[in-house]
Amino acid sequence: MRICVYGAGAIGGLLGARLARSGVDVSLVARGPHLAAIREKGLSLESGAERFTVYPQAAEDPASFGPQDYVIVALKAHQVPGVVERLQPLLGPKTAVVLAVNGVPWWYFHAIGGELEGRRLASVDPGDVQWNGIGPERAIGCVVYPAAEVAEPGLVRLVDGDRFSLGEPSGERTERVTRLAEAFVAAGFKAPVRPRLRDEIWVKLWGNLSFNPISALTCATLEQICADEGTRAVARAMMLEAREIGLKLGVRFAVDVDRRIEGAAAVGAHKTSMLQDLERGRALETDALVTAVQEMGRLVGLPTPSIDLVAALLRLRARTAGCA
Ligand SMILES: NC(=O)C1=CN([C@@H]2O[C@H](COP(=O)(O)OP(=O)(O)OC[C@H]3O[C@@H](n4cnc5c(N)ncnc54)[C@H](OP(=O)(O)O)[C@@H]3O)[C@@H](O)[C@H]2O)C=CC1
Ligand SMILES: CC(C)(CO)C(=O)C(=O)O
Repeated sequence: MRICVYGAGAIGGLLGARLARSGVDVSLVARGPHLAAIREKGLSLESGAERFTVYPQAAEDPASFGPQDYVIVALKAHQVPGVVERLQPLLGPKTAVVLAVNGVPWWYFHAIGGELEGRRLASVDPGDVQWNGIGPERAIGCVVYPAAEVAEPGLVRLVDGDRFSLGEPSGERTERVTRLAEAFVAAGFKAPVRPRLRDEIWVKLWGNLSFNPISALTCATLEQICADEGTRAVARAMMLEAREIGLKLGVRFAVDVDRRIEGAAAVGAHKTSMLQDLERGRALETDALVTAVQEMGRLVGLPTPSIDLVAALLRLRARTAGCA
């Protein structure tokens, strides 16, 4: 099985390292000092007391890697449109593209049925670059649960978690998603194949939609946001608005908002990825986590006053911090 991981950072590096160790023919796309370190001394993964190193081929331009069985895209959501052209040599007639990316995926309305079938989302796929350049029929959805970081160039650290839920946009249990799940399991992950992945996307999105912007605005950890009555209420209001949108789109929520908040509180003194990006002066994943929910609200005719308010503050915060 040939798998190219496009964006071998925290999540891509974790996947790439474990898949390579389990015998998959892995290639990595990375850049900068991280790429240089991988080329020089391999890609190392540290989780708890365990540490190992793998030596897959790695490049910034994957042109020489050739067509793959799977391409796992593990970039930040806003980075994906910019690589669609470079990704083309990796795509053969049957190549599936796994989007290991937070937020609302650009393929969301593919194979969903009903009146919104085939609808594009301008917030996550401006100009339909991904829809036209990758094609929704190649997409396999993925909800990413592990927390990981690039600890230093060439070294990825798994902080917590081992689950990547997978699913076809149509909900079918196809051979390609089954084989991929088997490869993930052989590599040491949990990889349930979900017939209704969108339900899970929304529950994860609840947290990212609310806690990530609030943390970027307040510099607070998840624990602090949940413990503070005011910010907890803001998160709850945002989640309830999103819940109404999800319900209108046919989503079934397996947990309620309060349980979701308790789950986030239990994570503890953790800085969300958006706060980490802000502190490092990197662009924020605002569009996939927040703007896309606003866009979906407009699509189904529901207002999003709390989300709009936080989104406005977040966008200005990103601009003044030079992270837009
Ligand atoms: N990290 C985590 O714990 C979690 C992350 N997620 C989600 O997973 C997705 C990936 O996040 P994460 O792994 O943290 O991100 P990272 O920034 O760690 O990884 C992305 C990697 O891709 C590289 N890259 C970006 N653009 C290019 C390019 N054009 N060519 C080559 N390499 C490129 C980046 O390099 P550079 O650093 O130079 O930009 C970086 O090394 C996001 O949607 C995130 O929200 C979800 C759950 C947890
Ligand atoms: C910590 C968590 C779960 C916040 O919702 C997250 O996914 C992130 O930091 O992006």
